[in-house]
Amino acid sequence: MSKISKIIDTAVKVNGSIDKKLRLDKTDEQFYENHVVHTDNDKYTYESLTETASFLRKQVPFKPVIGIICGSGMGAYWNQGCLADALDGKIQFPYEVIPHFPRSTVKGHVGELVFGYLTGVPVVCMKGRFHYYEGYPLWKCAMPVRVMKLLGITHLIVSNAAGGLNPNFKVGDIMLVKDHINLMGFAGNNPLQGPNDDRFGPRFPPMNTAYSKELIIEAKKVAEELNMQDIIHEGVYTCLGGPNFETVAELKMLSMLGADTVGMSTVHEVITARHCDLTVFAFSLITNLCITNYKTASNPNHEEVIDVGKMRESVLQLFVQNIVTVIAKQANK
Ligand SMILES: O=P(O)(O)O[C@@H]1C[C@H](O)[C@@H](CO)O1
Ligand code: HPA
Repeated sequence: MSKISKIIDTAVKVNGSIDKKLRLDKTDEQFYENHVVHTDNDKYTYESLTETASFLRKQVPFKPVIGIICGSGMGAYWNQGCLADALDGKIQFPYEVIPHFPRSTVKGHVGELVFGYLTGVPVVCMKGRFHYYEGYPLWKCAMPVRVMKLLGITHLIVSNAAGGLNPNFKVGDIMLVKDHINLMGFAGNNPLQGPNDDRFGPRFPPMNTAYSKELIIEAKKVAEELNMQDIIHEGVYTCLGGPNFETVAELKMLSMLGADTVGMSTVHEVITARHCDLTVFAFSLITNLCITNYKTASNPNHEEVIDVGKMRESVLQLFVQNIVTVIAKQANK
């Protein structure tokens, strides 16, 4: 029996209704068509995402050059104060009106794609993102990145709220992400899993240069100009599936692995962005300190995450605004 028919045999056992005749002589392609057991990302083809992009393009009279993902640390989940609200000439699309788009499922979470100008630069912001813990597979959480690519962006700015593992970090600090640990990928869960469409990018993309070194240097300069240098760090982010916060033992392990912040997003978005050759800049807002001992009785919670986001709202907006200006200047050189 070939490898493929063995896999299909397993699928037959899992989904009893599958026709056993299909076990014979299947090619890889037919296998994906008929028997994708873990994922159906083959339905989100280049063509269907192009439909999404053309729906948006028809209604937006300018081409965004930078995509910005506003997470919990950047006001995505309260009504005012998100960077997306500060854009000039805003055009907003609730996620539910956009063809093929997932919906934000968490109660109270705003989900909108917002187009507009930030310091004169055309951008598109995701006000709220999709998380694995909402029940979406990773490729679906990250599909808006491909849509933004099709809309014409060249750069992606990704923000997240995260727990600070590095003992030098304080609540309210910002960590520029220089690298990540794709922990879910260790278990074979990856947004690029499934058939690869070369029009997006290669089957085996590199990730050692995922985060733009140049933009990290520029962001540090911006931080100095804004007198924020004391709250800026550089480090490694790791993403777990959530929604629970981590145990003490898990955090100790992550710390030993070299993670400086822990969150529930970003990694799959960045992998998808690098796959389609976007330049990436990402940062974590430290909304809580990870508890790595058994004596501490307090618990991390989503409310403090939101509160710290609100506290840093204006600083982060200014920071991102300045980075957008730098990117636009570089692009025009
Ligand atoms: O969407 P991000 O990664 O910014 O938000 C983090 C992860 C969870 O969604 C939430 C936990 O409080 O914050
Ligand atoms: N762990 C995971 N995700 C988070 C945290 C955390 O401590 N804080 C904000 N998002």
